[in-house]
Amino acid sequence: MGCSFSGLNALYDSVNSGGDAWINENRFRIVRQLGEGGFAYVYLVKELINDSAAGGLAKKLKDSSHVSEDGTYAMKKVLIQNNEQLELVREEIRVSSLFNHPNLLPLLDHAIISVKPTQETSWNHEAYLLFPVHMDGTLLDNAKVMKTKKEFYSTSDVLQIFRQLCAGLKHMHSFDPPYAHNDVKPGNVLITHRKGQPPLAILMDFGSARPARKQITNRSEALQLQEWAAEHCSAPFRAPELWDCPSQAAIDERTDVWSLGCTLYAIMYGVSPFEYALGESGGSLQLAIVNAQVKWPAGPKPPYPEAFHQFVSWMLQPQAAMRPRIDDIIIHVDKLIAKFSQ
Ligand SMILES: Nc1ncnc2c1ncn2[C@@H]1O[C@H](COP(=O)(O)OP(=O)(O)OP(=O)(O)O)[C@@H](O)[C@H]1O
Repeated sequence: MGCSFSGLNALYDSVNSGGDAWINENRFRIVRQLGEGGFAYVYLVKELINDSAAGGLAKKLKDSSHVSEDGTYAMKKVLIQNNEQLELVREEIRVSSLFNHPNLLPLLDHAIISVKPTQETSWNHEAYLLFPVHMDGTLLDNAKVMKTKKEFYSTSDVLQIFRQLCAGLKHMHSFDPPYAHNDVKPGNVLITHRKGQPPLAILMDFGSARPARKQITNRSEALQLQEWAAEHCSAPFRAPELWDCPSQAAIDERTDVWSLGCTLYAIMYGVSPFEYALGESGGSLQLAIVNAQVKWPAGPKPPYPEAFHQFVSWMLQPQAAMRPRIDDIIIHVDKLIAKFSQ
């Protein structure tokens, strides 16, 4: 993989009109749109292998387990309007290429091309990022469907999905230097349902991932961190120290452990444990978070064991220095799996 911003490695063939797109020497047919983000569109694409291509993507990939049997992939197209956005995409590409773990979505190939803004368009570059496709959507998509059907994940599936997220995050937190994902949430977890096995869970979107450890030494640095977090870390899953950062603070990868606690709650109940504050008149998400005021489902018979609620509360420790680390979380989830999964 090499960044092809300056060269002609990436040819572009009008994705907007439903045409084909080239990423470096490989050509893909746009099948349909799968989703969209801020300045990005994600498409289901199918590789078109032609005789003159040097064996297509399969030949290029170092890890053959990433080769799609039917040639389908997910292609993210990012519209870039200025240098700041260009740097962010380059950083996303750099960070995505660092990790190699079965529970972290790998970046298979990428290209950045320059385009001429027109009367209707304001962007001057486009980035194309190619990933394995997971057709069952994200935990968030699944939560919406399950809510309408009044369904819940089984106790065992909750633990197995969560355990896989922990494995992916441990890989990032053990990196040298440790990386924080910074945006762990159901919308960034791809789910694949499997027959006779728990769902496969894969953490994606490394656009906010950064080296985790920062020493904050004055007010200005604290405010800068808060500003960065407001842009990059989704509010209902954002750790207290990123809302209200002290002037002297040691920030580390345990910001992700907070988000992981919120995500475990969301695997069970479909939303962040603090989202209720948004629906209350005069309610404040920030206050609910910094005070760790979780709202548990009402009713005498919660669908999950009390031990799961205690586990969430353990991760939602507002003081970062007292919060468990990913290794502690893994030891605990393995104990729960031994106890609650057959
Ligand atoms: N590999 C994939 N397989 C299947 N669907 C995907 C894949 N990657 C992304 N999607 C779909 O596209 C949507 C947007 O993708 P992604 O989160 O990467 O974009 P984004 O611009 O970073 O979004 P956000 O602004 O929410 O962070 C996802 O919510 C998901 O529905």
